[in-house]
Amino acid sequence: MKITIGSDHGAVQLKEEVKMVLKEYGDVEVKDVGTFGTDSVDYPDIAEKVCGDVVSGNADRGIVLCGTGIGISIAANKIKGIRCALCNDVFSAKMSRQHNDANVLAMGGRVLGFGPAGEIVRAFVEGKFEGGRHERRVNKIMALEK
Ligand SMILES: O=C(CO)[C@H](O)[C@H](O)COP(=O)(O)O
Repeated sequence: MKITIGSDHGAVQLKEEVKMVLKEYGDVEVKDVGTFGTDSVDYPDIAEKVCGDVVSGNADRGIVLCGTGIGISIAANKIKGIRCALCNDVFSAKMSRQHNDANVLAMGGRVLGFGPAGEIVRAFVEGKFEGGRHERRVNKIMALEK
């Protein structure tokens, strides 16, 4: 699986922690689009880079991070083909895959500690879409994009 990850200045530390978790998977290839320091950047620019990889097929999934996860998830969900789930708990992350077929995970670096974030990432990476009635609903989400 290919995953593109990016954060604004509010979640640089969390991004490094998430990359450590992703390293546990031998079959996950990670691309980091920044930011790489504490200088202030604008989260919509990061969302555009990560989600661009997802919609082009260069990445299977994306992970976007900002201070709260809110702004970057709003920005990501403006991009056609993106279903970005802001998850601050493991149950939501599981459901985002099983029910919503989320292709991008958002989290907040000023919200989450390392332990919970790691479990959320694992749930997102390992979760499988259940299809069935959920497929009908996801298709309706995609129809809203037209
Ligand atoms: O969480 C965020 C958006 O939802 C941003 O990380 C946050 O707004 C950045 O704030 P500042 O420029 O004050 O560091």
